[in-house]
Amino acid sequence: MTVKDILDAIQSPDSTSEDFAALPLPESYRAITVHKDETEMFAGLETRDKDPRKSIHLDEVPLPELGPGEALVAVMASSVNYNSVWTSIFEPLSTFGFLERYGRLSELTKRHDLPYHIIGSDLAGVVLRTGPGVNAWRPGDEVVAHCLSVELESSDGHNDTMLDPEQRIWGFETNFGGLAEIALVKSNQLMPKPDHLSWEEAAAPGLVNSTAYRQLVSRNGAGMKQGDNVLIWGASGGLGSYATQFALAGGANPICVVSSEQKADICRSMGAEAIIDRNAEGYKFWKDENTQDPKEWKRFGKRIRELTGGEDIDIVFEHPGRETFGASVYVTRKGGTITTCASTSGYMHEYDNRYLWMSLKRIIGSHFANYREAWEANRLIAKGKIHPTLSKVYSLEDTGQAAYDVHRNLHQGKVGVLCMAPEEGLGVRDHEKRAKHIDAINRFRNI
Ligand SMILES: C/C=C/C(=O)SCCNC(=O)CCNC(=O)[C@H](O)C(C)(C)COP(=O)(O)OP(=O)(O)OC[C@H]1O[C@@H](n2cnc3c(N)ncnc32)[C@H](O)[C@@H]1OP(=O)(O)O
Ligand SMILES: NC(=O)C1=CN([C@@H]2O[C@H](COP(=O)(O)OP(=O)(O)OC[C@H]3O[C@@H](n4cnc5c(N)ncnc54)[C@H](OP(=O)(O)O)[C@@H]3O)[C@@H](O)[C@H]2O)C=CC1
Repeated sequence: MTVKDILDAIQSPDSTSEDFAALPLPESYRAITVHKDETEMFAGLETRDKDPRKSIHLDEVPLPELGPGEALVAVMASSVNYNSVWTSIFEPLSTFGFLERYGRLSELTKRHDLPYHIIGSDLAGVVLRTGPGVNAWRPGDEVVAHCLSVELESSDGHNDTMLDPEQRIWGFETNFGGLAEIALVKSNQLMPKPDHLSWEEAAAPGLVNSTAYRQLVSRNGAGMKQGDNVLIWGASGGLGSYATQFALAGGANPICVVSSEQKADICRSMGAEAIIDRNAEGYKFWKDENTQDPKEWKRFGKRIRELTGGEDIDIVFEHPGRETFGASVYVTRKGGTITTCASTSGYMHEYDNRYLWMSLKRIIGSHFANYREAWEANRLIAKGKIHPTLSKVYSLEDTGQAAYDVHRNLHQGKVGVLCMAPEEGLGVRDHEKRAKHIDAINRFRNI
């Protein structure tokens, strides 16, 4: 049984669920990994100088055992998220600690504690097998997967699964991720693949679309409403390109922060009008690495008021972290909200707390999304309300270069990776719906 036989079955319009269930599984497959014995390879280097192309490998790995409530999925396409960049430069810590800790949980989770980590937190593909207890999905189903892995034995996760004490990000804090020909997921990660998209277009939104949905739209996040002024950092990037779409589709007013005219044009093409080029306008929120400059916060706030007819920000969509957080708190209106899901520029945030308490502002920590939020975000894609922001597609062999490009902020929107798919453009089932949205689908392509 080879990967090619699986691909032939996926490409054949006559394949039935029984055909896929009858396909013998390969003993091994190709996967993108980092290695446990290389976690010190970048010691002493600046973050910027750590090169994912050196730590990312394409290995032939054995097929993992399938457990209860799980599914093996043939991955046609995946994407590079920033968490794979962090994994590949072993920052803020190596992910092998996560795998060891998960491996201590049970006989079944021991499978994850290996000398290699198969990374990747997005996929679009076809179910090959399901484990005992799975009834909602069958071999042959065309799916995407969100990246929340939970055990759900504790009551803590039954109101909001992101609060499960054993909540993990698949392909980051667990093994057998999506940057591979086959992936192992829990069946409660699976969602229907939008039928008007190619495999790579369907795989790209996943992680960032679900995260932006919780952080901005869900009542577990900012609970955005029509008319809100929403400040979006990196508004044409992975998270930002979906936050901008949610703000526009939800009747809010995005104020898009980008770092180039080209990125500003991308935001305009999405329908945004209020745009701040942080490079062109030269904001320096820090005088030195320990001292912020409130005058720059004020200059930034004045600029925002120029763009909003004198109003301040209702919701800040935060993820750059240390560099921008002081300004983010300052420019938020009285009673407004700052939601944060990351700290790309540094975890130790510093802000003037007078502007928080005297103006009754809220800071909300947000992380990925629960199954319902991921499902609702994927449904908006499937309905053609929100569109993939896929800019460039790499081969599995070039995943290291893809991660390098994301690390150096050389990309736009989302970066895709073909896994089993031999070429771009495959997997479209509803061509009529696709034709209606083709301009929006291609908005970020090859910019
Ligand atoms: C979907 C996409 C997502 C993204 O892209 S997010 C960006 C990428 N992610 C990251 O960069 C974050 C990566 N993760 C981390 O950096 C670390 O993962 C955390 C900082 C989140 C947590 O690190 P630490 O605190 O070291 O691990 P602990 O498991 O929370 O705790 C370690 C030990 O500390 C004990 N402890 C925890 N809280 C307390 C407390 N409040 N008082 C006393 N002890 C505490 C625990 O029990 C445990 O102990 P014991 O090691 O013995 O098991
Ligand atoms: N907790 C969670 O669930 C998730 C967390 N994340 C984290 O969020 C972060 C962003 O992810 P993602 O959007 O995919 O990454 P991208 O690199 O695709 O986009 C981030 C954008 O933010 C802007 N940016 C970066 N650094 C700064 C800075 N110092 N000041 C101002 N703007 C900055 C850049 O846009 P420009 O140059 O145009 O200003 C950049 O393109 C990562 O750290 C990632 O790990 C991502 C997804 C989920």
